[in-house]
Amino acid sequence: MNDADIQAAWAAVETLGRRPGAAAIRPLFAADPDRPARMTRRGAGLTLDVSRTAIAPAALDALLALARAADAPGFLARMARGELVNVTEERGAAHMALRAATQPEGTPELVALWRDAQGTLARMRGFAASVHDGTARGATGQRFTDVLNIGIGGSDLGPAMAARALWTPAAPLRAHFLGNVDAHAWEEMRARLDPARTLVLVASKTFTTQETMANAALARAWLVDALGEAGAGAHLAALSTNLPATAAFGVAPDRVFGFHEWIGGRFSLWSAIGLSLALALGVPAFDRLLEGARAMDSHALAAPPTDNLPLLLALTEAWHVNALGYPARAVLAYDERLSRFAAHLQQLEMESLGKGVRADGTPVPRATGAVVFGEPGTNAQHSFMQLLHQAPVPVPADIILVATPDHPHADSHRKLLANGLAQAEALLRGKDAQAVAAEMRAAGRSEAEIAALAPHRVFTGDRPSTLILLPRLDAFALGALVALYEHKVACLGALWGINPFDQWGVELGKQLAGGILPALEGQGSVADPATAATLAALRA
Ligand SMILES: O=P(O)(O)OC[C@H]1O[C@](O)(CO)[C@@H](O)[C@@H]1O
Repeated sequence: MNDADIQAAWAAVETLGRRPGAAAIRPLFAADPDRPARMTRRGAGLTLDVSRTAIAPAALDALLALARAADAPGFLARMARGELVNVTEERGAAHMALRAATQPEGTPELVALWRDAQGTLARMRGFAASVHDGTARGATGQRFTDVLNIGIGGSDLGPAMAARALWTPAAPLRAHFLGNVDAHAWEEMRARLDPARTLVLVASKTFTTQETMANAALARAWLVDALGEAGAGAHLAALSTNLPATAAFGVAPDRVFGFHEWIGGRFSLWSAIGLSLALALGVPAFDRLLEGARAMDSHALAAPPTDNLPLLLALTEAWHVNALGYPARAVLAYDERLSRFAAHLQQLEMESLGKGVRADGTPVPRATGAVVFGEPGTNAQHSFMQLLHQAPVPVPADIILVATPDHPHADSHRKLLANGLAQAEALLRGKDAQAVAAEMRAAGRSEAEIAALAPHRVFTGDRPSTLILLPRLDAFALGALVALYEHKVACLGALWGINPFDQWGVELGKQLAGGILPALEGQGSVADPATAATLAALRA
């Protein structure tokens, strides 16, 4: 379809959003007792329930028409085939190929990439096995007990999130993640590590990222200090697409695990960037992670739009951002092991979708990427949930619940689930002035007190949430969950007409930091008066 058709489909969605009562959710339940079942779908072992949104049947029809007009399913299919969906960098987005068990049908470049990735995966498995069985040891002959991944952004957040989610005391190695160039992080980390038993992975797609290179130099010096120049090599490996730079850093070629430039940082968990996971969690767990993502890939590519989890998640976001004007979204994972999940989504979604121009360079005629933030439940309830319940502009929430825990404390888990469900119900149902007054009267409060306090205790309700249910938080389910959001991002890219696979917006700060650094080193000055004044204040 052409752009006029897409804009007409958008206009239909936005017009529905402007209708009086368009944001109301409770009447939808009153009108349709089957709404929970009608708005719940399953795929790759996950359950998605979008019933607690104001998406009425007419809105759903309009959103699905938009998905057709913008050809979101076609965009996913083109991505899977290895077409150049990342138009500004003339690249494909090949993360699905990384987890394909059999040769994908696609462009010759995609097929070659898949073959290479299979080779790298085999080397990763072999290397991890040699560490686990003690064939590969540190310079002093000791077995490795810890793996330190040095990387930032996509070279840190995905593996750090997954290691936090899946690590158990029975796992083969402990994993540590160093991202920030703030050396306080390094000082704290090295105090916990023994160089003789630590394997250091320098994870950087480009192998030029300032923060990672600075931290890698610190870690290398720490290894050399403890083990000598000759000993450090046994403790180093590199995960990168830039093979000349890894060689220059002194990593032995058999310790370099490469990946293709078509793998975007925030989609790279499944590539060599996942080596810390294969090492820390074990190869079977890493394989299951890939399997779960693969199951979601199959679902995303095959399920019809009405049943397609990533597409429904994307359409829900489009409804909230563009039809109702809700600019932010909270992620509440009711599982402490998912405490880094929101951080991963912040990069995945905001670096992908925070764009002001469409793929053809023309301005996007509507709002794009939502602000994403989150904390695990129940902690979030005691920090920012107040705003979600009572601030004038609603903030939709993704509430992630895990049915069965991996601990023996059934009572704690019941409390956790009760709280997650209660938040969804409180956001939806609210509490009106009448109910508040009756409650206060029953508690013996005077009419004057009721008049004064009731407005503060009213919950408007009709605040949306989307529930995602996992049977259990294992590697398969986590793979499916991460891939669900990856494909949601791709679908939103198609709906908004933007390129979700580039990130030009992070470049300016990097360039300017390179210019300010000499001034901090006492060489030269900066042109910007505001920066110059702050530099002077820092010096003072
Ligand atoms: O892996 P690299 O090349 O060090 O890049 C790290 C991160 O930096 C970015 O390029 C920009 O912040 C991210 O997209 C990427 O994940």
